[in-house]
Amino acid sequence: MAALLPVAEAQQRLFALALPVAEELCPLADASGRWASRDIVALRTQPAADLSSMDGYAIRFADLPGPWEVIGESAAGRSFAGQVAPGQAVRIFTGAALPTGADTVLVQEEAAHDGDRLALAGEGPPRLGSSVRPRGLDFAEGDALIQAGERITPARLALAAIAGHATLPVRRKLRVALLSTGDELVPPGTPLGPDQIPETNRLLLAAMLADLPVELIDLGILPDRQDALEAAFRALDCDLLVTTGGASVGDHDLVRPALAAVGATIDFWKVALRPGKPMMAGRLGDAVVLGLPGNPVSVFATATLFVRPLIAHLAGAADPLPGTRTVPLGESLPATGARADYLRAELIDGRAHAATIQDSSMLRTLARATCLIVRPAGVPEAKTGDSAEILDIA
Ligand SMILES: Nc1nc2c(c(=O)[nH]1)N[C@H]1C(S)=C(S)[C@@H](COP(=O)(O)OP(=O)(O)OC[C@H]3O[C@@H](n4cnc5c(N)ncnc54)[C@H](O)[C@@H]3O)O[C@H]1N2
Ligand code: MOO
Repeated sequence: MAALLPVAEAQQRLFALALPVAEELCPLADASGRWASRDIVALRTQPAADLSSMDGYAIRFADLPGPWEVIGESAAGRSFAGQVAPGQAVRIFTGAALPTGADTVLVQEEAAHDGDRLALAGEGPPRLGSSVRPRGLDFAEGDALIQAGERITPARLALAAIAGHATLPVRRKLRVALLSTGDELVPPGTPLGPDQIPETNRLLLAAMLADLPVELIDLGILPDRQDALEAAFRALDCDLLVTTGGASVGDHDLVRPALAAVGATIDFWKVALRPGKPMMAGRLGDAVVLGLPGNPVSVFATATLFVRPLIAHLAGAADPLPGTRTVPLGESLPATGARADYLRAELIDGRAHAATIQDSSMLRTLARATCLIVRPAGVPEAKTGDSAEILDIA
């Protein structure tokens, strides 16, 4: 029997199978969720001028406590062209440029304005520069804003826009083909024959990949016939093929022989992991191939630990692995064996409670779970209250 590969080693072997895909200049509106392929710097200074952060009056701090003569108005997009001399003020609105000569904003709640006369009607600005956003407060032209390998989050997208970018250097989208195998599988909603079950795994995977930069290619449900699998593999045109089912050692587990028959190289098969042991990874032509087990919970676990991180790696992520954190256990857990256990669990009052039955076919347990408790291979029993690593999944 092939040796079981530790999870972390399997992840590194997987990343070593292929380099990130080519980069492209992507319009901002399509760049959300991609990874930057180069460092992104500011093309402009923000704000480009001293701006008011409040509605009120631009004054000279030295003139306090007033009164002032109001000589004009500065609004966002229509700044005041003139100079503010001693004793003068300019009506100003949030986001508008501070006129030359003014250095402070008196908020309108603390002002009495009548015609062109302005008087203090409150405590007034506490210091020089109150309610002013100085030029370059956020960033200056040339500042490094996003590093290569960082994800374009919604906030970074907005940052890139205000920094003057219309396009961003990112990795192109990945073409990911999904295929399920099994004679018992029919599309959800189909009336079921006695030996049939609704197919879940392509749906599950598509939903789990929805936030990633992928174009999915649905290769459907294939029967447990090697010729059908070989035909699908020969016609492949993608960056990544993910199959589910038929990965184990039974007479109808044909993914591995079919891959071998079409010339794929299998880098590893079987990971020291429960659920998800009979997972294979390799290459077929230019494509990376991941053969996941058929049990839906095993698909969830292997997609979390391998498919999503691999996609992130190929899409240029510097840090493709999912984050974990530590919480106390709600109950004791038994020692582990040769495989790492990823236990479906719920967090209640900050403590992780593992489901009593951890069968890899049980979707109801998975659907209730909010985290997976990570129990490394070969660790002793853990007691109630001991800290355990978890991976959030909901
Ligand atoms: N003698 C051994 N038997 C098994 C071993 C082993 O080491 N020796 N490993 C077990 C483990 S662990 C797993 S996990 C499974 C994985 O087997 P396969 O990848 O070959 O999966 P299948 O047999 O095709 O299916 C397993 C199970 O999942 C259902 N299934 C499959 N695909 C779907 C789908 N797309 N949607 C819904 N349900 C699906 C299928 O009907 C089976 O019930 O092997 C163990 N056996
Ligand atoms: O490793 Mo299998 O995924 O337990 O059921």
